[in-house]
Amino acid sequence: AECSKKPNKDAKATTGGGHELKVDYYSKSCPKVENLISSVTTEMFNTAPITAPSTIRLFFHDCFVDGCDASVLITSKPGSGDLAELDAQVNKNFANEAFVSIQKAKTLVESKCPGVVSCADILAISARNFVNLTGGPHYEVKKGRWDGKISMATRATSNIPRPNNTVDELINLFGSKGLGLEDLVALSGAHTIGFAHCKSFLHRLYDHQGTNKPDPSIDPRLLKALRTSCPRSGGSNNVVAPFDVTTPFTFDYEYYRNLEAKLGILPTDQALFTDPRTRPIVMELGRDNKKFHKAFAKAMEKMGSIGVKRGKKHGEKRKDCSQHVIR
Ligand code: HEM
Ligand SMILES: [Ca+2]
Ligand SMILES: [Ca+2]
Repeated sequence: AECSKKPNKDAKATTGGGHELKVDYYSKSCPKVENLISSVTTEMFNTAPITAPSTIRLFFHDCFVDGCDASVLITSKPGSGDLAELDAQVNKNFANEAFVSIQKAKTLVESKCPGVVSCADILAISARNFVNLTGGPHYEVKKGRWDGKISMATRATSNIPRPNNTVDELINLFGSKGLGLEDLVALSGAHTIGFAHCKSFLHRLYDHQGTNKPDPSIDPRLLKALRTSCPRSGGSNNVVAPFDVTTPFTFDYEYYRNLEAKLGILPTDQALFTDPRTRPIVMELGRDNKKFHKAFAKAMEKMGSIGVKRGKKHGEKRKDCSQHVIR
């Protein structure tokens, strides 16, 4: 058990990681890249708003597994024994629209600037656009990421946090990526939009830590409502609950205010308020929407520079974001 907690040797965001990224990286090679991607994300948001939370989460799942290199977008070759990240259980609940959106943006960008813009940068820009479209901050995205040559399901399983992780485990995992307490709490604020399936929080409703009782840190009215949607057994696998019971479609600080009111959904969400190390940050961000937006933008920039690859030795520039370049 001792060694399982040891952070893996992933590149961190702190030193070096983001230095090579530049806001104007494509200013000569693809000056309109941001406008091109915006035209796609805006249209996707208007026709299929669930694209927003799904894409933001996709970016998180990319950066935490071997860095922001679009490794999460690779689909396994049929018949091959090698499972790509998307085959991992933690990656099973992305809306297909998130992939359609990336694919549309890539096709459009390739038509104007062939072979120039990486899928990893398209994902980073798309995620930022969706944050902004849902009412969150607008921040500049630094670019220059190359796409990764490796995508393994097992790497996803060991690097993506689980909803029943302890705050200690979250701090260690985020720390192994060069992200601190403030980043952990700010980034968890992404749960101000989107939905979770019953199985992600079912234990809290019926059998909290083996007590056969509900989690005491859950508001009784919310408990009742969630139990109605999510029966102890035999419920539908498709039922979801909004992360933010007050403003599920708006990228605002209500997520933190909910935690103070025992209205968190995942055990890990509510634990950020219970734990004395993270509680002050939850309370600070729950007091001031502007502060939340600023902290979130800063943490996203940091997360966006985890394990960035550059050049042909470690990276590739894909034509199709779901397929590695054939060598
Ligand atoms: C702190 C540890 C985290 C844990 C344990 C966690 C876990 C989860 C789980 C279990 C779901 C629901 C999956 C489902 O049942 O369908 C989810 C959804 C989501 N997560 Fe996280 N997450 C964490 C951090 C983050 C971060 C850092 C981001 C982005 C910056 C993020 C963005 C999202 C979004 C937007 C959704 C909603 C997806 C949708 O509605 O399609 N999460 N997360
Ligand atoms: Ca990755
Ligand atoms: Ca909200």
